Parts: sequence; C-alpha cells; structure tokens
Amino acid sequence: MGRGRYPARLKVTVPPPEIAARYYRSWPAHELYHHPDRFPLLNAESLFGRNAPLTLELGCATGEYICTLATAQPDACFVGVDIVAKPLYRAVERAVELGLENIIFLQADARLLYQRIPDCVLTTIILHFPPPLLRNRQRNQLLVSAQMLGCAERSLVPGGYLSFLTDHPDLFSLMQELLPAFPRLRGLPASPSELAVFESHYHRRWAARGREIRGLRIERIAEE
Ligand SMILES: C[S@@+](CC[C@H](N)C(=O)[O-])C[C@H]1O[C@@H](n2cnc3c(N)ncnc32)[C@H](O)[C@@H]1O
Repeated sequence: MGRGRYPARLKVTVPPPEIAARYYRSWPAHELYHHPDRFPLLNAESLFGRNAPLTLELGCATGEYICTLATAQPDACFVGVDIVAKPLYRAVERAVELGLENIIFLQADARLLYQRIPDCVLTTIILHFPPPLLRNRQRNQLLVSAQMLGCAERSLVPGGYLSFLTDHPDLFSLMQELLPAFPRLRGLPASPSELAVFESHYHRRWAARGREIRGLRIERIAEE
C-alpha cells in the first residue's frame, strides 16, 4: 500500500446521483488550475447556503474523523477534501449512515483549492497524517507547505486553529521550520487528548505499530 494514498483495494460503490448531489462534489484539477473562477468559493454560505462555522479537513480519506466532528457539532458545517475519489465514496456512505446534514466531501487537489477560500471563513483546519516527503523533487507536492500555512493564516478566523498530526519526524520538523514566517500563527504542542483521538484509520494504524505521533495546534492569533 502506498504511504500517502488510501488503499487502492478499498471496496466502495459510486454514490447514486441523489446522494452524490447532496454530499459529493468533484473539482477536476485541470479546470481548477486554469479556470478557478468557475468554482464556488469555499465558505459555508456558498456550500451550505447558511452562515455557520466551517471546518475543512485536508486529505480526509474515508472521512472517519470529520464525520465524528460533524456528528458532535450539528450547527457547524464541514468539508472533507481528498484528491482520490474512492475513499470519499466511503466517506459519503458514512455521512448517509449517520444522517448528517452538515457535511460535504470534495474530490480535489487541496493545493489548488487555497485560492478559492476567502479570508476569515474557517474555524478549524484538520491536517492529520498528510503524505510524507518521499523524495526531494516531490517537495512541491506536499500538503505541509508555506502555501498551505499562508492560506491558514488568511482563512482562519481569529481564535481558529489548524490541527496537525503526523507520525513522520521530517514532516513535523518541516512544519516547525515554516511556521515562523507566519506571524499570525502560533504553534502549540498538541494536547495529550488531541494526540489520543484515534478516530482515523492512519492514526490507529501508526499508533498500533508503535510509531510516535507528533502534533501541533496552530492557532490563528488576533491582530494586535
Ligand atoms: C495518509 S492518508 C491520511 C488520511 C486521514 N487524514 C487519516 O488520518 O486517516 C493521506 C490522505 O491525503 C490525501 N492527499 C494526498 N495529497 C493530497 C492533495 N494534494 N489534496 C488532497 N488530498 C490529498 C490522500 O489521498 C490520502 O487520503
């Protein structure tokens, strides 16, 4: 199995049209790259038709974690993004099983989405177990990047935060190296309870193998 992508053997079915219309969107990379204005802005108003706190998960895979959050916070809105469609079909099944009305899954390259996120619209960004750096030349494919942090600094509301977890020491160091360039973001160590939330496949997987899980709660601080 690839280290960064979800298992190709995952058995899922494409959601029927009426379910897909409710829970699933696909924004093709080529079109998003060349014609970003053809896509809606990523905020609660345009995606859910209401003004509500919005949480975005980057690389949500089968949506285990974000569905747990959406169940616990029915008044807030949630968007799970993944570049691969198959795990998102499973995420949609999960949302249907749970009867969720406050979540959408979006198949898109997260790195092309940042430009569609307005300022100060997100209360939380989740980045748990993003793919690691495998080779140096893949550096521009990383989700841990200055581009992502620039988006977080701009799009999080003051007091909002980015939850970052990884089992990969190099990715953790990279995040720490990048952070000082963003004066409105402050990285705090993840609390023991944040590190112990085993609500995702990869969290359980790496913890079961005894890998050390590192995390940061990166807060968007208010202007002076
Ligand atoms: C290791 S999995 C982690 C999944 C989940 N967050 C968890 O904790 O179990 C990384 C996920 O990131 C997704 N991913 C990788 N690059 C991406 C990108 N550029 N945009 C969106 N998703 C991406 C992969 O498809 C995969 O589902």
